[in-house]
Amino acid sequence: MKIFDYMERYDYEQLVFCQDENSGLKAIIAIHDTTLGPALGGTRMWTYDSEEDAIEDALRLARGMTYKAAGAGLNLGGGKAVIIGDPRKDKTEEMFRAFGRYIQGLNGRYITAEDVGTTVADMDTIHMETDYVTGVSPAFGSSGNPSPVTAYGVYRGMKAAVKAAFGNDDLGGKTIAVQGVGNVAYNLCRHLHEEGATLIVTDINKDNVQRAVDEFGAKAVDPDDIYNQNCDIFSPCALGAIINDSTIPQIKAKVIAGAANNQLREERHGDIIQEMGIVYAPDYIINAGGLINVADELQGYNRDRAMKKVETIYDNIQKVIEISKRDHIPTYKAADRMCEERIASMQRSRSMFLQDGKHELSRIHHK
Ligand SMILES: NC(=O)C1=CN([C@@H]2O[C@H](COP(=O)(O)OP(=O)(O)OC[C@H]3O[C@@H](n4cnc5c(N)ncnc54)[C@H](O)[C@@H]3O)[C@@H](O)[C@H]2O)C=CC1
Ligand SMILES: CC(C)CC(=O)C(=O)O
Repeated sequence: MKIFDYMERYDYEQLVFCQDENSGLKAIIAIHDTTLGPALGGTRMWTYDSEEDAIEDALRLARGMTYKAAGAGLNLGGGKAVIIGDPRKDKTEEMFRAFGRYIQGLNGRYITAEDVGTTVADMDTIHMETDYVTGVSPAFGSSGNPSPVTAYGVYRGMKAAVKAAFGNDDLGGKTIAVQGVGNVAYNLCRHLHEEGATLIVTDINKDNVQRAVDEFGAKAVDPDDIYNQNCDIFSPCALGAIINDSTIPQIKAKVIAGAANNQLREERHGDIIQEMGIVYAPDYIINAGGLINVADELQGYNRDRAMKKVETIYDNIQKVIEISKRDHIPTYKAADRMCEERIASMQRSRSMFLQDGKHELSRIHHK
């Protein structure tokens, strides 16, 4: 990968490589765009096949966060971090503290939180070294684990997408195939089960599958069989790029609505599913609940205020579907358009001269 070419193509601001021999830390922090505010995005810990895969994941995820924050109406930019390693074996206090010190060194340009492979306990360890971390234990006045809130947002967004596809937003009696039943999807399945949906689940982690079978009466299938299930809704809640050339022909669902980031392998896959008449709820709009929740911490966490904002995910999915219909474009493009318009208009308003703040007159004011 030609890193600067890639960064230029999508206008990335900064890519930070963190290495600490003592703890074995190898991490990458990608900051995409800070027009709207500091870059906030979780830290993923994963066993990447190559360093290139890790860099690409960090970059793609960071860009998604720029759009996620813009779409959710937050004053935040987009960033994300990845730690190369096995979250089940390689975690140590030294590693996360070293990582926290690197974040502190960025002086607020990047704020972290949980993602796949990291937990509230890891955020607490990072918090020993920096304040630029959210999703820390509630004992610190923070919001804790964002996953249940992400799940609630996905549930609400799914209802909005179902309304567009079926005429009403009732999930009772719908069959939903859920890929990955980890932190977010476990909580999502609870909402779906409570509303009377029939669940089909898969996961590479057998314990997670069993939990969904035991608690929600879900039917379990093998990971490769989740795409071709007879279902109304396909809900990708594991990793990205799962909507691609080999999976699309298998999909029978009328709606795709799930928590996973970067669901489309390439943009053209969003065009194909639109042509097939599938209502696709763009990932970064529907899964913004966790971000909304941790972002609220920056103002002094208030759960009611955060949950009220999470409710707007329903409206945002409806808005994206309306733009898609109005402009005859796929929903992923409609979402991009909506977010890019907000960023551009905020950029324009920032060019307005203000009397206070740092500018050409600072020297005169300080005399
Ligand atoms: N945790 C959060 O608040 C947010 C999470 N997301 C995204 O949602 C997705 C899920 O996140 P979490 O639930 O937090 O992660 P998690 O790690 O708790 O759950 C992911 C689950 O997917 C399973 N999985 C991995 N590869 C699989 C495969 N090929 N087939 C089937 N199952 C597979 C894992 O075993 C795990 O149980 C990720 O893409 C994450 O980036 C997005 C926004 C916020
Ligand atoms: C809780 C969020 C900040 C996690 C995240 O990075 C995301 O929404 O993908």
